[in-house]
Amino acid sequence: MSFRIQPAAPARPNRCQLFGPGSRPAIFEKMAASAADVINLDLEDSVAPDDKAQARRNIIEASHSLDWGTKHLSVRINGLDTPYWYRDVVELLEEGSERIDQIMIPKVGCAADVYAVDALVTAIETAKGRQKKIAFEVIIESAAGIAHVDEIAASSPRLQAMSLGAADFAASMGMATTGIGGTQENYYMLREGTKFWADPWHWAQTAIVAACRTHGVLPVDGPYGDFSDDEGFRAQALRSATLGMVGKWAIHPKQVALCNAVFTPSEEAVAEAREILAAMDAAKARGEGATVYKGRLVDIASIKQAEVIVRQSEMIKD
Ligand SMILES: CCC(=O)SCCNC(=O)CCNC(=O)[C@H](O)C(C)(C)COP(=O)(O)OP(=O)(O)OC[C@H]1O[C@@H](n2cnc3c(N)ncnc32)[C@H](O)[C@@H]1OP(=O)(O)O
Ligand SMILES: O=CC(=O)O
Ligand SMILES: [Mg+2]
Repeated sequence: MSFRIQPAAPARPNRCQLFGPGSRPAIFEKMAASAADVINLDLEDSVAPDDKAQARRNIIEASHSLDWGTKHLSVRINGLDTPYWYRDVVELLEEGSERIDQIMIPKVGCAADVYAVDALVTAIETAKGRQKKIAFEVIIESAAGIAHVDEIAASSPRLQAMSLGAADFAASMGMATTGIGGTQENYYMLREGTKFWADPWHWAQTAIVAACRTHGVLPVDGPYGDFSDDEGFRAQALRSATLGMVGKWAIHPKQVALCNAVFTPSEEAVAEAREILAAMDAAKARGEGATVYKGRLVDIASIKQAEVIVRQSEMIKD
């Protein structure tokens, strides 16, 4: 183990982030009543330029008037390459209620992008005497973002989560696809005439997970565009969970239950993790560092693996 201990990520459930356009206030109440852990009200790409100002008003109003329960309430601002982002931050923090927990910064390309937003947020919080410090989440969705993923993960103590945005990422990388996440028809290996599909998102996901785990940030998988394809969504989410991601976005309410099902450890998984911990306790009492559980090796590393699953299950209240 390095001398530097791996910092823990924020201890809150982040299994599903449900998105909705800020220009569509009629769905805000449905979002608040959903089973998502995080709500993302959007000011960016789901809102047309002419609707940006009204979308801000809608979100500010809803931050005061709606009951968001225990949900983590996040607002996606516009990118730093647009004329909108500074007004998003200023209006949200000067006029929005303290119920807003987090700002999502899209298309982050380097640590200085986060620094710029941090400086503005800090000035407004101080000037306005806001009691709650706003958290940040970022989207890695460009070539620059993935190239600088580690410095971005280390960029601010406000940073709680980092998502892979497959749509903009594919565009920025020049990928030959219009699909948003999931299996890509042309990304296969060929052996003796049989196709084996590989995962083009895998390398970016692992880079994000490693950066996040190094700096104590929650790694999250972004959108899966085809919301009529439940099985495709589930397969993508299962791969993300296996790689260490803690949750995924839902861009339609029907994806919320699919997300929660994948990112909530099953009763069997939790029971097995507890059995491994008990087996290792017994081994320790016998002075052993390794033992056999159901015919396979478990050792001190297995304790840490089992603890990940138990911790995840303990964070979830419902
Ligand atoms: C891809 C890159 C990205 O940046 S993704 C993140 C940005 N995109 C977004 O925020 C889009 C979020 N999703 C949406 O706007 C809508 O879900 C879209 C995809 C347009 C579909 O809307 P619609 O045609 O109304 O769907 P539907 O008729 O199947 O709706 C069924 C019931 O569910 C509701 N609903 C719809 N969307 C949401 C949502 N995001 N959150 C909560 N509820 C939602 C509808 O109002 C409808 O409700 P009801 O059954 O009439 O009561
Ligand atoms: O913002 C999300 C994306 O996939 O692009
Ligand atoms: Mg995007």
